[in-house]
Amino acid sequence: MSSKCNVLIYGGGAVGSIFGWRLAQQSTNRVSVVCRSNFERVRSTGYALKTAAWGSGCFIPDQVFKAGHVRRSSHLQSYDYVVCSNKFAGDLTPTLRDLSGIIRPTTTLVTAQNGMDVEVPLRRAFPTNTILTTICNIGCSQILPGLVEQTADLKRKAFLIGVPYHDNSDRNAALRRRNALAAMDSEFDSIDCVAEARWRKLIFNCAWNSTTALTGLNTHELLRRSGASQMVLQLAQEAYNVAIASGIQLDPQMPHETIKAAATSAPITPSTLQDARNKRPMELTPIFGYLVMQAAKVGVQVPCITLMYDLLRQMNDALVARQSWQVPDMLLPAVEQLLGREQIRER
Ligand SMILES: NC(=O)C1=CN([C@@H]2O[C@H](COP(=O)(O)OP(=O)(O)OC[C@H]3O[C@@H](n4cnc5c(N)ncnc54)[C@H](OP(=O)(O)O)[C@@H]3O)[C@@H](O)[C@H]2O)C=CC1
Ligand SMILES: CC(C)(CO)C(=O)C(=O)O
Repeated sequence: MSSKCNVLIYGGGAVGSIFGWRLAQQSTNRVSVVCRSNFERVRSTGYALKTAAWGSGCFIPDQVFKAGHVRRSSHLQSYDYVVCSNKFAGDLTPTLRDLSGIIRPTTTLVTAQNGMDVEVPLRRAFPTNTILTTICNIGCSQILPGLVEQTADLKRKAFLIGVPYHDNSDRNAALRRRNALAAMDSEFDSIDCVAEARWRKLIFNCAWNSTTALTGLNTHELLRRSGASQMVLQLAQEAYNVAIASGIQLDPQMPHETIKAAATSAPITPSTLQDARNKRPMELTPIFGYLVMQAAKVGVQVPCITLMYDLLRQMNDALVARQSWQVPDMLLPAVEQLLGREQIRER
């Protein structure tokens, strides 16, 4: 790696912008970002961030690319780290196509996404590259394009970085890159036991992301409803049972800790609830799909998780169907005249 470190954040939303902002504090780092809906705003004014963990600041990326056009616009760049903080939902082909134009043999890929096995599509597409995984322990959201807020943390370091696979041809190189990345911010840390940390996070996401998305309530609002904490606890317990049957060692108090962590932190609006509110596709497969599949594999009953997954999929189908209803630009004036401007906007 040269003395300058080139980083590309793929998915410049809440998590990606915070991660990129922290890396950009190092004068030897050059941090660029790939954006989608917020591209124009970030390209013109960058990000403004307000965080509980690091205070407030702004982040002007070195370069800002538009998702789908990275290959064409960045042909001269060579990145040391590419951080994937896009959502793990829907068709990942356009993302992998974008990445295939810029990943070099020396590029380290870093996933910063929720769920289990989110590294698998990257491993398939880039079989010889080093892949690192990041567990994100913060609650954050992009409240307006380019305006990001982090209000909650889960009492650990914000970003835990580990090496997910033991089949990597050069594990020492992977560990060096993990350590180099983890040393870039005081709220970043290296972890050795990735599986355990992933399961802890999966249990939290299973219990809270489902119940908040389905009810439309944040963690504290939900806890005030009668019966809600039992439901959240039941989900955490089922996910915990799957983890134990899969050979993961966790504290038996973990399901109760899942409730306590949310009760004692600031109110959290989990990313799945944010997606539901913003009518965006939700990340269901890497959290609930994985758990249901793994439960069947290890012979554990997960009735509540199965029900939640089913309800969330129905909700997601409605969100996706709504998204795909788009009036072609050239027909817009005629359709507006027929239906009235407000009805078009409401859709
Ligand atoms: N928010 C949180 O508190 C936490 C989030 N996470 C995880 O971090 C990851 C990122 O979440 P978060 O930052 O909240 O999400 P955001 O929606 O804020 O940001 C995601 C970014 O990626 C872009 N994007 C999404 N899908 C694609 C795609 N298929 N191709 C190209 N760009 C894409 C989005 O564009 P567009 O704006 O157009 O949708 C947006 O710029 C998720 O896996 C989430 O589960 C983990 C812990 C906490
Ligand atoms: C831990 C939590 C709930 C923090 O926001 C999260 O991972 C998410 O939002 O998906």
